[in-house]
This record gives sequence, C-alpha cells and structure tokens, in this order.
Amino acid sequence: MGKRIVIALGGNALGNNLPEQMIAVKQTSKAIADLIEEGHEVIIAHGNGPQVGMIQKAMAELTRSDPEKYIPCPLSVCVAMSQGYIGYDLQNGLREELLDRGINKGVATVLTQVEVDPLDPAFQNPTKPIGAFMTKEEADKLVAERGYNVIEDAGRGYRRVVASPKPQSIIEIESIRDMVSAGLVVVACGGGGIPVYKTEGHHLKGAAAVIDKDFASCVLAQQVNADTLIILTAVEKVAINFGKPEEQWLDELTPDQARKYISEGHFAPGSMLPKVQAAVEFAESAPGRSALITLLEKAKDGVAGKTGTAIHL
Ligand SMILES: Nc1ncnc2c1ncn2[C@@H]1O[C@H](COP(=O)(O)OP(=O)(O)O)[C@@H](O)[C@H]1O
Ligand SMILES: NC(=O)OP(=O)(O)O
Repeated sequence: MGKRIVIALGGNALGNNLPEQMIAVKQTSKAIADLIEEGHEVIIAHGNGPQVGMIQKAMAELTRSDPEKYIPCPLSVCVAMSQGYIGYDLQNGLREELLDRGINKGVATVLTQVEVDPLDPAFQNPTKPIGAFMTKEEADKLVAERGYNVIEDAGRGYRRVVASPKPQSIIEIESIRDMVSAGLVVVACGGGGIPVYKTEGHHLKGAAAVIDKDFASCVLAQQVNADTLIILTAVEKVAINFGKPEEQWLDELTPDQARKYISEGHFAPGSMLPKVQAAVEFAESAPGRSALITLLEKAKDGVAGKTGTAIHL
C-alpha cells in the first residue's frame, strides 16, 4: 500500500551551482518518480546552503556597487529566492520525468514560511554553513572587511556561517495539506523554510537566519501526518566510527541507540547529527512512524527495506 512520504533532499540532489543543479535535478527526479510510480504520496523538502550563499553574495555585491540605489537584501528574502529557483528546477525536472512515464500529476512549489523563536539562542551563535568553500585568506578577508562569521568545515575549507534557529511551525501548512490531498506533488519548506516570527497583529517579520532543512522536514512530516521521513544524502547508511578503521554501517537504529551514539560523538555536527536527531524526533512522534537515511539513488530500495539506515521504535 502506498505511504505518505516526506523526502528531504541533501546537497548532492541539487549540486553547487546552476549547471550542476540542472544535471543533479534530473537524477533526483528519477529517484522521486520511482516512489510516485509505486503509489506513494510524496512531499519534497530540500536544502539551500550553497544556493542561499550565492544569492546573498550577489545581492551584497549589488548593494556595494551603489548603496543609494540597491538597499541591502535581508537573508530571509534570499531564502525565499532560493526556494523559488530550486522549486522551479524541481517542478520542471519532475514534470518531465513523470510525463515520460505516462504519469499526469501536478507538481507545485509552496513558498513556505517557518516560524522561529526570535529569542532562540541560535541567533547569538551562528552555526549554519552557507555558500561556497573559501581558502583561509579569503575567509580572513571576509571577517575583517564585513564582520562575517566563518568556520573551518571538516577539513574541506572555510565557509560563512549564519544563525540557524529551530523550526517551530509551518505558516502555510493548511495550503500544503490541501494540495497533497488534491493529489499534487508538493515541494515545501525549501532551505528549511523562510524564517519568520510573529510581531504585532498578524504581521510576520523575516529573520536573518537559515533553518536546517532536516529539522524543518521533521516538522513538515509530522504536520502532514506522514508515515515516513526519508533523508536523502551522500551516504547509503549511517555509520558509527565514521571514517575510522573500525567504521560500522548501521541497518537499523532505535531512538535509544541513536541517543547513545549521539552522546558518544559518532555523528558530525552540521552534517549527520541533525539528520539523526530529526529522524529520532520523527520516529518518536507517533506510533508507526519511521525514518530512513540513505543515498538519493537508493531511495526506492530503502523504502522496500533493502538498504539505508531505518530509525524506528
Ligand atoms: N556517522 C556518520 N555516518 C555517515 N556519514 C557521516 C557521519 N558523520 C558525518 N557524515 C558525513 O555527513 C554527510 C552528510 O551530511 P551533509 O553533506 O551535510 O548533508 P546534505 O546531504 O544534507 O547536504 C555524509 O556524506 C558524510 O560524509
Ligand atoms: N537549509 C539547509 O539545511 O541547507 P543545506 O541542507 O544545504 O545545508
């Protein structure tokens, strides 16, 4: 029987620049269409780290070129722009793949706002890497000239980091539910959602942040009452002792085992840790729910129970 599945797409599903994204989305669309063809209801969320960094950099250059003419573009607006153009590519990639298979299903992107707490301590402690990798010299220059926060990212180079508050609720959730019920394939909560908080009356104010898409996908999966949350990334399974000689790939994880491994430091912050945390939160949120972490191209096999790391009670 078909399941309701929320898919969270990682960086390898989208590539690092526009031409890479066009190619990557073709492969991504095949993996998603496989699940739709099997009768599953699919809701898609995705990351935006490289893309939102690129947009923010372009907008900042524009302001620097003529500050009178081009006022600074808030980070929340950059997130909205990233949702728009990633959704555009996903809509077209999926539309084509589904039509090629004789499946006539609408695909639609919802520009999604996600509520955050303006007092979330994450605003004082930027951790979310965005944009391209830099050399140490480039990073030092950005810190000195613009006061940006940068980190050294797992031996791969330096990246700018911004605040990443926890998602609380999805503003457009009713629209998303209605569209899913109407049989549409919905792309929602892109880039973790546009971070907003409530001010006076019904006004929503954009926040200078980028929400983690794994945590936002977990909230989305709960709020659409999904059966499964699938987090697609660049590894087939989750490992303990990752990258070490005693590395061990895991087929299954209970929330309690996951918490033990988290406390032992097996999952890297900013990469595998939020995925395992989101998977545990979803698996524990209601009876019968499970999460799966696997490779993009193994999604179909993962849902069939043949691979990936399944997280359930
Ligand atoms: N314990 C672990 N098991 C498996 N992969 C891990 C682990 N710790 C860190 N990783 C790394 O995390 C990566 C996934 O994180 P990331 O690249 O940030 O995700 P995304 O697909 O969302 O862009 C994997 O490709 C792997 O290199
Ligand atoms: N917003 C977000 O989590 O993006 P990445 O998955 O690209 O880091």
